[in-house]
Amino acid sequence: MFNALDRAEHSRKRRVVGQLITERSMRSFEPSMTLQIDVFLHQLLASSKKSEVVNMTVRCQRLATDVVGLLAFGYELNTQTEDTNSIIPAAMKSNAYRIGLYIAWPSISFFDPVFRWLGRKRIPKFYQTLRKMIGRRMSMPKDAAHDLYAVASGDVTASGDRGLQDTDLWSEASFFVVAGGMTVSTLMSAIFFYLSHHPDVYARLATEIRTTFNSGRDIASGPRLSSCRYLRAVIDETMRAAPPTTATPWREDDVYSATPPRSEGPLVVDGHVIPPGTSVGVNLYSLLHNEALFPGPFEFHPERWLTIDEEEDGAYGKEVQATMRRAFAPFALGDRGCAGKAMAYLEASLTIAKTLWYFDFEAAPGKAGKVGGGTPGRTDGRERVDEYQLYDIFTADHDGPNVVLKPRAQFTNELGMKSDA
Ligand code: HEM
Repeated sequence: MFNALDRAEHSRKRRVVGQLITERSMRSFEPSMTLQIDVFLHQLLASSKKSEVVNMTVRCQRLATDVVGLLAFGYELNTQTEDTNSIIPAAMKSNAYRIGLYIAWPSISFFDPVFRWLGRKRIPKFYQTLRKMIGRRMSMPKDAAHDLYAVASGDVTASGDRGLQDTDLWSEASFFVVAGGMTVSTLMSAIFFYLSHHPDVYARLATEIRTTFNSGRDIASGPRLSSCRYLRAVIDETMRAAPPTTATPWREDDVYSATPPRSEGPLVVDGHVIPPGTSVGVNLYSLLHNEALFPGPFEFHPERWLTIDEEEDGAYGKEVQATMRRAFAPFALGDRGCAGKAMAYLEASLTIAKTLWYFDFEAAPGKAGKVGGGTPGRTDGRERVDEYQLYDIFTADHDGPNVVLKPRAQFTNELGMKSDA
């Protein structure tokens, strides 16, 4: 769907695939997601018992890969607990790197055979794993899992659309792993970074979670989770400060659409007529750090997303808030904007809320605790120590934060494990 130039073809695929990531569909998928988050929490507990420094990029990447593997392929990748399928996140990262490079610099795709040759050891292993996942899934009944195969394969779907044929289906499933795995893992890693660098934000969020729920098991989608306004503000402020999609979402006139509906008249941006074949785009990082739209763009300030009634000091007036909301586009906008918003909010909300329920955490002592932030003295925009550093690989590459966790001893029994703390 992502690379379908034809409008009608794109919207057909989006309707078929999109059924899997609606809010309603997420309610059916939530138990599978929660089981993976439980594994994540168990791993954190094991590390905390050994007083280990935990790199949250690594942990969040594995969690998000396992969750999206279940959603896309109905397959338990188990990267959180085993090394067998660790090729998947690694291959997805190099794939994203290649795509990002070609998006930014299309003519370099001429060298694609060279890049593929460089990855010659990894690529066959990746396709082998992919074939294994597809073979396993196709040997199971269609409704054996709540995944893309169940929702979008063959036949005619619930919305009356022809479903996807096998090749298309599995390439959409692979795209999901990048689109839905790497992005959510960046979002969660960045939230851990900002929480461990802002004790005031951490304290306010921890209080909200710990006073809203009665147990960690209660943390699930529904009115109580939706009432956690500060949690949502932290998630939104993190996506503003560190947008998980680093590539510019380029757009161009839809003359490539073989079939109607095409846009009427030329593409006009801000009064300029854009000739067919010319790409236009605004990088999301630039948009979300534009001082004219977001006051104090380099400050991490979740309160900016609370309404005046929720926020006593009323730091921003209604007009400023309305402008910020209009310009807040980490998922891009329009009919090519992100299809997986509901999943991103659910996975990040559950993971962060449950981690704060069961643990206290802080940045690791010394140098390790600085990983993920900028470096003082640099002059290329990477000097802000409190800004989570992202590297453009279409989605985002990053490292850290490194944190140390302390179980909240009275609650870890709920996880089915005893804490020695
Ligand atoms: C924080 C998490 C996420 C962010 C920030 C994000 C951001 C984006 C952005 C900016 C685009 C538009 C790209 C472009 O137009 O060039 C996009 C597209 C897309 N995203 Fe997400 N995304 C996230 C999570 C997810 C998840 C969890 C899924 C599903 C598993 C998903 C599925 C998709 C799909 C299928 C598209 C292509 C839509 C189309 O072409 O119609 N995303 N995302």
